[in-house]
Amino acid sequence: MSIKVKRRVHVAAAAIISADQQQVLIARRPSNVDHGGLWEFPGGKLAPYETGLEGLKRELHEELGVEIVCAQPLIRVHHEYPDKHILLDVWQVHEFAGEPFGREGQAVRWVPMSELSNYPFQRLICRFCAR
Ligand SMILES: Nc1nc2c([nH]c(=O)n2[C@H]2C[C@H](O)[C@@H](COP(=O)(O)OP(=O)(O)OP(=O)(O)O)O2)c(=O)[nH]1
Ligand SMILES: [Mg+2]
Repeated sequence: MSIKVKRRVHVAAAAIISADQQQVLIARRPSNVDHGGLWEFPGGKLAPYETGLEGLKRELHEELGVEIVCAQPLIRVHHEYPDKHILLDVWQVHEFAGEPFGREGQAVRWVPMSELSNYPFQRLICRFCAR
């Protein structure tokens, strides 16, 4: 009998809110990665030496080319995938510098909050959006 220990993955993601407070920025995962083609809140895995906010700052710089000016923790979600356990810390980013664009070739879109449910999201975020 073999016991499979799931990987634990700590992820930080951002709900980036537009200046008029009406829209949130989402990105579509490239087709060649896990959950490819689904929409997500930008972010990624924390390095072992990083705090959540440090990791989020690095990820938003790498993925969108923006620098966080002001952010606060919004919600923590756990989710079991078949092969891993994800701990996702979602931050609300109220203020940032720079113009976001998909630095890794991913589609990026500002979406009215009320329309988020029209986008196929990764499992975790479906829960976050209470769909
Ligand atoms: N960023 C992000 N990740 C999410 C969301 N929902 C969700 O289940 N995840 C999962 C998918 C992945 O297993 C993990 C984050 O992976 P990632 O692919 O963004 O990590 P990363 O940016 O560090 O990319 P890489 O270095 O592994 O290429 O969290 C979400 O809304 N945003
Ligand atoms: Mg990522």
